[in-house]
Amino acid sequence: MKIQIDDKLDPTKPRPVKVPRPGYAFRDNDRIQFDSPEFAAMIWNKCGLRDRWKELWEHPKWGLETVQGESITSGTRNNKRIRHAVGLSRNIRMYRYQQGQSFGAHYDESVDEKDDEGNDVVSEYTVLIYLNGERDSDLLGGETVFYPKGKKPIPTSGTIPTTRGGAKKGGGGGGAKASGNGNANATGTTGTTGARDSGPSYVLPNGGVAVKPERGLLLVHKHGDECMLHEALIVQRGFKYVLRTDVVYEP
Ligand SMILES: O=C(O)CCC(=O)C(=O)O
Ligand SMILES: [Fe+2]
Repeated sequence: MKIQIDDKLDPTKPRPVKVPRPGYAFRDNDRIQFDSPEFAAMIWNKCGLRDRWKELWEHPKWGLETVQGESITSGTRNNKRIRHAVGLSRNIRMYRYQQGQSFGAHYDESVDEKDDEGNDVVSEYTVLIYLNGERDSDLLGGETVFYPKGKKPIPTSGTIPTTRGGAKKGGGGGGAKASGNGNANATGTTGTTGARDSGPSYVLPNGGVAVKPERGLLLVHKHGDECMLHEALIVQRGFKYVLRTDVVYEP
């Protein structure tokens, strides 16, 4: 099923704060989409993602990879079959967020598609590659925020704050604490204190785990039934560029 987009909402007006039903999301970012198995294969094979995936997700002892559709989060991995990713989805999306633009809270859905040989595959993880960040551009804001169960986005008005990291109505990132662990994986962040600028992820006062865009930083999260509620906060200044694809598996 496709995500239904409501592009008509005005980003300068308060956004809906209700936790969305799966399949629905507000967003007003600019975006292009193209199908390119070559581009997908290039990122998977040549940018080191395939090797990292094998190392982290498919390791026989401590890999996080799913077994027959279920995440291995506890218990023994003995006698469990590690599933191997086929690669990246050919469905490449490029986002540009301008000042004031955002992608409201939503869940990413798993999608059935075909690989190069026409075999059925299913997407299981979202891959986001940030193409710029605050260090190498004018960007301020635009964090991707993940909400653990029971935590919700806070209301935002779209107001652009004047002070960096200060209290603000829009964006919801004010007064954020950093995890300081340099781990862009939302599930790996435990909420220790630190400055907003000390790492790519930190915990917001509302319990959301924010990942700050950084050029070349790759963020992966499970989608489909196990997707965490997440959103991209309002860009407060400059532009945010992101590339999106998915990791696909045999069904
Ligand atoms: O742009 C972002 O930070 C998040 C994008 C996103 O959630 C999506 O593509 O589903
Ligand atoms: Fe998403």
